[in-house]
Amino acid sequence: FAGPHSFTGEDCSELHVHGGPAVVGGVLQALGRLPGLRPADPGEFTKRAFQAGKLGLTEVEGLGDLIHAETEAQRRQALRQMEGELGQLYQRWSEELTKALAHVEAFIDFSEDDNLEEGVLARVAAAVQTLEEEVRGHLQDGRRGERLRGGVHVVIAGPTNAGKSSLLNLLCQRPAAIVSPVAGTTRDVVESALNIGGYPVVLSDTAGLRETQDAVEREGVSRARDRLQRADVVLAVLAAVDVAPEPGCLADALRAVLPPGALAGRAPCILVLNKADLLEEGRGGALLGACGEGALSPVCLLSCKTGEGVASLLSLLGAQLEQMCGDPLTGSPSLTQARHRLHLTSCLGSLGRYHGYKSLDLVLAAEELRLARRHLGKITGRVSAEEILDIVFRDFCVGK
Ligand SMILES: Nc1nc2c(ncn2[C@@H]2O[C@H](COP(=O)(O)OP(=O)(O)OP(=O)(O)O)[C@@H](O)[C@H]2O)c(=O)[nH]1
Ligand SMILES: [Mg+2]
Repeated sequence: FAGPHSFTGEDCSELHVHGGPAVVGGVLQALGRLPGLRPADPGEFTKRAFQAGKLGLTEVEGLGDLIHAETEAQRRQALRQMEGELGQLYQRWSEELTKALAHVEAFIDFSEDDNLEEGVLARVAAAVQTLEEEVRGHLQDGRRGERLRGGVHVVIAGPTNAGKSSLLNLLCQRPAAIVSPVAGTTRDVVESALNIGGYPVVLSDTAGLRETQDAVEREGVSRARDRLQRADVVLAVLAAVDVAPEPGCLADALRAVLPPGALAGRAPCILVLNKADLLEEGRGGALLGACGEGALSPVCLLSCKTGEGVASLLSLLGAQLEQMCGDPLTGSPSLTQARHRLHLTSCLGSLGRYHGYKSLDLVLAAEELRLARRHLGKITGRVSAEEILDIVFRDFCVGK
C-alpha cells in the first residue's frame, strides 16, 4: 500500500499467509532475519496513523473501544466515534473558538487603527455564548455514552435471605454467588458482566441490609451501601411473602430495603418481589394491585426457584437500559470518556471567565479563549498556533 493512502500514511506491505501458528511463526522468524525489521510495538500502527494526521485522538479511542466492544450497542457507538463524528464536533467547536480568538486578538492589536468593522467584540461574545450552551448540552447527557462504554452498574440490594444471590445466579446463568438459607450469607460484593439486549451491564450482588453485631457482616453491609450510592439502576429485592398486600406497602417495603440516603444519586429502582412460588393462590395479583397504586418504581413478581416472571424483569430492565444509554446511532454523538468530560468542563470554565474578563481586560479574556481551545485540543490531539495566524490574515486585511 503506497503512502500517503495507507492506514499509517507510510508505504506499507501486508503478507497474507496460512493461519497455522507454525506457519506464522516461521514467516515472522524469516522476517526477523532481514536487516532493519522488528516487531511492531503494541498500538504502534495506530500511533503512526495519529502522528501522520490520519486519525484524531477521539478516532483512535473509538478504534480502541471497537476492538474491546463486547455488545452490539457498544460496537455501534465505537464505530461511530472511530468514523470521526465526535472528533468533528470537537473540531468544529475548536474552529469556532479559534475564530473568536483571532477576532479578539485582531481587536487588541488593530482597533486603534480603525481598520476593523464595528461590533467585532459583540459578535465574539454571542459566539462564545452559543458555544457554551452547546458544550453544556453535550455534558448534560446523563452520562449515556460513558455508561454504554463502561457498562451500566446494576446493583441488587435488599434484606437478608430475600434471594438476591439467587437472582444474580439466575441472570448470569452460573453459580457466581453462594446461596444458602442462612441469613447473612453474602458479605463481599459479587460482580458479573452481562449483555442485556445489546447493552453492557455490570451486575452486583450485595450483602443483605440489616443491623448486625458481626464485624465481618457489618463491613459487608457498609460495602453494600457504598455500591448503592454508585448504582445506575437498583434492583430492590424482597421476599413476596414478607410484603403485606395493602395500599402503600410498596413505599414501606422500599423504605425497609433502602434506608434514607441510600440512594443519594437517585438511581432508578425496580422492585423485585421474589419467591412468588411460596404465595397462596391469588395473593400475587392482590399484591401487585396494592403495590401498583401510586407506585414510584416498576414492580416485578417473580420466582428464582421456578424462573416465572424473570422474562418480564429482563424486559423492564432492558427498557430502563435503553432509556439510559439511548440508541448510539441517533442524535449527536455521545461523550464516551471521563477524559473528555474533564477537558470539556475546564473548557466551559474558561468560556465563563471570558465573559467576566472581557470588559475589564481584553488580554486576559483572550487568554481564557486560548485556554478553552487548548482543552478542546487535548481531546482531539490537535493544537496549533498557526491556525490563529491564518484566520487573522484571512478574515482581516491587516498588515497591508
Ligand atoms: N421458594 C423459593 N426459595 C427461594 C427463591 N429464591 C431464593 N430462595 C431461597 O432463599 C434462600 C436465600 O437465598 P439467597 O439467594 O442466598 O438470599 P440472599 O438475599 O442472597 O441472602 P443473603 O446473602 O443472606 O443476604 C435460599 O435458601 C434460596 O434457595 C424462590 O424464588 N423461591
Ligand atoms: Mg446473598
